[in-house]
Amino acid sequence: MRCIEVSLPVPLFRTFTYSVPEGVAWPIAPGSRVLVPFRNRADIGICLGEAEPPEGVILKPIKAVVDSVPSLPEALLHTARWISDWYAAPLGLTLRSMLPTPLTQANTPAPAGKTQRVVRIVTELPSLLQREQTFARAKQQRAVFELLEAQGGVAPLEALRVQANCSAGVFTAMAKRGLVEVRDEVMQRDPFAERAGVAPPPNPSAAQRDVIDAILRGEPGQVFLLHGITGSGKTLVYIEVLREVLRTPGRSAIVLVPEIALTSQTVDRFRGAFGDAVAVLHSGLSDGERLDAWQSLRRGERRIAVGARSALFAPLEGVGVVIVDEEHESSYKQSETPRYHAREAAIVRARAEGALVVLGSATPSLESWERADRGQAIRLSLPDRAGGAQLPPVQVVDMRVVTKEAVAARNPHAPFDPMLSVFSPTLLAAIESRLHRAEQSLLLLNRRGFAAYVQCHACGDVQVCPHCSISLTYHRVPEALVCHYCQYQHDMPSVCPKCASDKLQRRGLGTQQVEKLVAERFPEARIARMDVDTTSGKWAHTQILDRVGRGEVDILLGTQMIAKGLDFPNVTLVGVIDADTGLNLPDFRASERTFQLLSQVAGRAGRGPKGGDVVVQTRMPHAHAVQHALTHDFLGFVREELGARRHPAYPPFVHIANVIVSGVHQRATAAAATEAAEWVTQLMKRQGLRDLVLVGPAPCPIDRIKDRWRWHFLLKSSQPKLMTRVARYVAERCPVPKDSELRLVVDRDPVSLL
Ligand SMILES: Nc1ncnc2c1ncn2[C@@H]1O[C@H](COP(=O)(O)OP(=O)(O)OP(=O)(O)O)[C@@H](O)[C@H]1O
Ligand SMILES: [Zn+2]
Repeated sequence: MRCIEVSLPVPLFRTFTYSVPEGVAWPIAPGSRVLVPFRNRADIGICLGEAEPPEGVILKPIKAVVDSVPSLPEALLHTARWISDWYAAPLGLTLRSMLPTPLTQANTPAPAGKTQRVVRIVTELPSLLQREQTFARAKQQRAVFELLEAQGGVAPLEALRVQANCSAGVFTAMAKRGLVEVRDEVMQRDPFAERAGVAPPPNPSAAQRDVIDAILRGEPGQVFLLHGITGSGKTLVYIEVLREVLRTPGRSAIVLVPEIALTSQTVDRFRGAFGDAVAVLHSGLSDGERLDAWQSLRRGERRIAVGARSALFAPLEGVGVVIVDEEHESSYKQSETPRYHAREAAIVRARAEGALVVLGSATPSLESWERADRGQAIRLSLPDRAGGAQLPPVQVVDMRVVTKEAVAARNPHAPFDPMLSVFSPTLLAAIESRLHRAEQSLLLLNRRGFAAYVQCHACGDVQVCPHCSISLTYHRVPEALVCHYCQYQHDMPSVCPKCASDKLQRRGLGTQQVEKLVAERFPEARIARMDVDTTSGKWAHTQILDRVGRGEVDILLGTQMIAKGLDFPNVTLVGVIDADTGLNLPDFRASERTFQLLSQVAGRAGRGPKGGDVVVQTRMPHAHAVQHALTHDFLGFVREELGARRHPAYPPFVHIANVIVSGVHQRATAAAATEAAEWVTQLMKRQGLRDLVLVGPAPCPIDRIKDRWRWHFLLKSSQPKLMTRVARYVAERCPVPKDSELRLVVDRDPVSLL
């Protein structure tokens, strides 16, 4: 009897054996999709290879082999097995996440684009002055306009009408005035297909050439860590390496970027260099478009896959090089099963393919830095900016002093001007001079909304989410209190729900408030805000960035989104409104994240011949993350931060797994977490696992999200193999009551402990 081992997309750590009836072509290549009977229905599984017929068991036969060419090439199967092992994720779920959705469904519906009536802004009104002139007394039009803007400039008409609570006539009136257009659109078209590529600079510099040559001399599977400062021209290095590798017929390449919409400039350069050989895999693709892109890669019609995390699973054969740009970005870690880190999985896939790996960043992760220290990656560096540009000087402003001076100088009878505690005179003067010279400014505040929380001045009560242990953020447009974890919303109360006082205060600064202050101060400035709230439209990011590129924006204000890879020569000022937002988070990476964010955003200034300046406002000027960012001193930061990770040991010196137990009932969750931790402790004793440390259990820093209480404990070990065994053992066997609603999750190499 002929049998095969099949992996099915179920949350079980096992595979299944099926028989193969006569008449089915034999052998069936591993990686092929097969249709099999499973739990009274037909399901798509992946053939892993031939299996021994088990004794005394009657096997069910497969129904069909779906693929003529295996959907998953050998190297991807290998990568899937590694992910499944390392991250303790069931193999079937891992394999499923590698394929486009339509290929994982037994009866594939043909996905088609739907048309929909949409409203789109056609005339931007970025300055306050323009708005006031345009709308004058047309309040409703202004509200609709701002609502639309907050959604990235385009929204389905009906949804917008309901939200704005207005008649469709308002849209018609606005369309007549040329402010918006109303039309039927296929919602999911692929704007990347329409974008023109951008030609890369013609010739690498000597420094770039050296790096390119060093990479091309690498043995198959060699990992390079390219530490190139901001603006050093890493993109051109990637492009030249690809060009060389792709000269060999049959070779292909993968380029990973943190998020396509935020890195459209980089993507445009790859398209400029390689044109149609590039398949851009982005989250805006419809199922059908994604499938098309996937198939063109599988057939070898396109040889370069560019995309975020999951582009690592591009079904290419003969991969010769894998690039991981901005390798320090935490978005490379997937936050649900399989919880893989694309950088680590990239290295595994590249080894299986005999491909080169280039991890690039101006602020490499400590994990990668230490990998090079251990000799498992070759460090290369680009210590200077390309084209003769210089790193901008960074000026630090101690906001404690600024506030004190403002309070002292204040007229005691005048109301306190919030501007004074948000903007230092230094930063205001810097922005003003940019406006005079028609240069652009970037302002970073890593907190969206208007005010971080609302507190009653009388009783001190803070408005919190009823479903999460998180205070609600006040949003002004549209006005609401919003939970940033579960999106719960309710109206801003007029009095304190607890003591009925009407002294509700909005505290903690958010981007909406900064936008308002900047607009009031510089009414003629064209301002764009970029944060989650202005970019809910799939292409909003790209649209905003394109406007900046065309010089239609004077001040771009935003959260960490604006810190990523942007390359605008006319940006001569970067202002950090508050450097401290992430410093005090209860996470061992808080300093590293802050250093990266500050260095990256500072690196957006002075990339052109006009040079640039950076102003960093902080109340913690002595924090080492801030100090080292001021001097662009990555090495100094690394030395100090690595020292701090030794005792108590944290990555990169030890492997960790975060075991999270969650449930609806607080007590049952705590009990289950305690029991699970006790179970692991017993296991450690029984097996004499000395190189394993358990820390906890304790409530998670955010101990309730979406109505679920959360507890966790950490496992630490310096031995990766031991960690693999234990993580799997815990994920599979830990005695959380199976039929209850309690859930246990093992997050190995977590990027966040919140
Ligand atoms: N050899 C070169 N000659 C002239 N200009 C160059 C050269 N190489 C790169 N550049 C230009 O330098 C600028 C910065 O390059 P790039 O965006 O690749 O930097 P980067 O290293 O990715 O920086 P970051 O980490 O800040 O994103 C770009 O405008 C690019 O066109
Ligand atoms: Zn919530």
